Amino acid sequence: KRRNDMLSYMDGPKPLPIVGNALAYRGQNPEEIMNFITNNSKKYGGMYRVWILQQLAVFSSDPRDIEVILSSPQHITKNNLYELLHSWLGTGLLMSTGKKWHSRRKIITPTFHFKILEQFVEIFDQQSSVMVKRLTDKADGKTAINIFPIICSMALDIIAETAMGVMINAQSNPKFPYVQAVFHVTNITARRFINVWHRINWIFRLTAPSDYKLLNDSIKLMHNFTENIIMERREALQKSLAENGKSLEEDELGQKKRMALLDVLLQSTISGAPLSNEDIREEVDTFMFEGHDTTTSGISFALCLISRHAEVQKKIFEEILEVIGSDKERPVSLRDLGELKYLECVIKESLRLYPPVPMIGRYFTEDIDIRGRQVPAGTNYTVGIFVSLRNPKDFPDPDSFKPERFLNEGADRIDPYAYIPFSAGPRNCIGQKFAVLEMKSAISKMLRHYELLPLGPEVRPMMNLILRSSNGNHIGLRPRSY
Ligand code: HEM
Repeated sequence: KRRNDMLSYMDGPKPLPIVGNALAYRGQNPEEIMNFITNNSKKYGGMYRVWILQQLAVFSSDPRDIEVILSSPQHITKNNLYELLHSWLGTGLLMSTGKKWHSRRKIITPTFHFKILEQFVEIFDQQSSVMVKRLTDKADGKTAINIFPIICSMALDIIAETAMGVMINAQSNPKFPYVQAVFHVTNITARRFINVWHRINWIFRLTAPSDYKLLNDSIKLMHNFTENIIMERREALQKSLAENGKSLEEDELGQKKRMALLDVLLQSTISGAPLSNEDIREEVDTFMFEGHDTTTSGISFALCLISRHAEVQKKIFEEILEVIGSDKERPVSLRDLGELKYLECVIKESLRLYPPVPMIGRYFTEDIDIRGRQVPAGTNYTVGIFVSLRNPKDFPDPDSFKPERFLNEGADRIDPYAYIPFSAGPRNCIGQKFAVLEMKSAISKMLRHYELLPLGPEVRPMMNLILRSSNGNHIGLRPRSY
């Protein structure tokens, strides 16, 4: 009653007694739900409320309101959207709050230093070379290829090698148990996200016992896998320090070696104490999740858009020839990728139209003032990233694909709290630079080898754990000869 009274000024669909607005969501599939939310935002404004039984959700898409919340170091507790990930990720960086989040963020931030990213670009390049080779058979200029699973295996190989320092060969050996486990967990969790009843643990266990078992077995397998790797790397570090006083950064000859994110965590301390194996596992698992599904979605949608906009494709290709040259096999460097400015605009525009993380949420533990309006403690605050990214006030002609809006002075006019595919403020995406470099590497590699063709059905975006296309991401490929 308190929350209801406090929000009497706020618009929203009329709630029924007890069930609130729950019935309005009944029968909505994950594609329709995106339109439903967009239409509600148009009807009720940049901030509106919804009741689902006792749960109060405030849905926000106005950059001025979003700025108040995301720029604050206080409002960092995540809302109930994230609970499904808990059994896999524990309270790693994505899920933690309070002091734990602050101290972890501080030690994890340097792991994405450009010196480390520079080494990762080699891995991006090698794994995207494997990806283009895998596509040779299908690149006949007439076959429509669903690119999503192919990109997904590449992204998984990249994140395993960069986060844990191990090659899991998802591209060449998709049956590898760890790879299978990641696929099972992401797919089952995505299905639970859509089926609201399955979000409740005991209902899920009773009504989908085989999925329940597969999920738990897969999580166990992944945890064991990560833990073993952490133990092996810790031993190697201790041995290396004891034998020759060198960290893992250097080999026996004092040469620089490639560090995985895990190695940086092994050498980090909080108030002088090293992180435990379990602390590190939470963080590595968080990278494994956040670092592959999101980039897969981003790359797959971008490739579809490029395949359907010949002018854009031509410009990217010209830029590639200018920056990288015509030798298809030449590895690219961090510097090359930095110079692909037009491709960067294409990626930004693609993430605007199809943001891999379409919504994020916070939970308010105390009453909050948002630009003079009181929002009560106990609110699940949801930022509608995908609604904000198509707001015509900030992005004129919002449904059109126009990379030029991010060129030069156009980019300066964009409100940083309106363009938020990586969120914003102190709790933004820590892997943003990593993600954009991976996207640039994979897309440029693809275009160096193939001309992308507009084949297959158009994408049908749907709200999932991440944004996916319900019918796949199809393109055609024709080998380039130059
Ligand atoms: C296109 C790709 C990506 C997109 C669109 C994306 C988007 C986001 C967004 C919107 C958040 C905020 C989540 C929230 O507030 O709940 C976030 C957080 C995070 N992302 Fe990303 N992400 C991407 C790639 C990556 C990669 C490659 C990594 C790791 C290598 C990564 C690691 C993380 C982590 C650890 C957090 C939690 C940060 C914190 O709470 O302090 N992300 N990401």
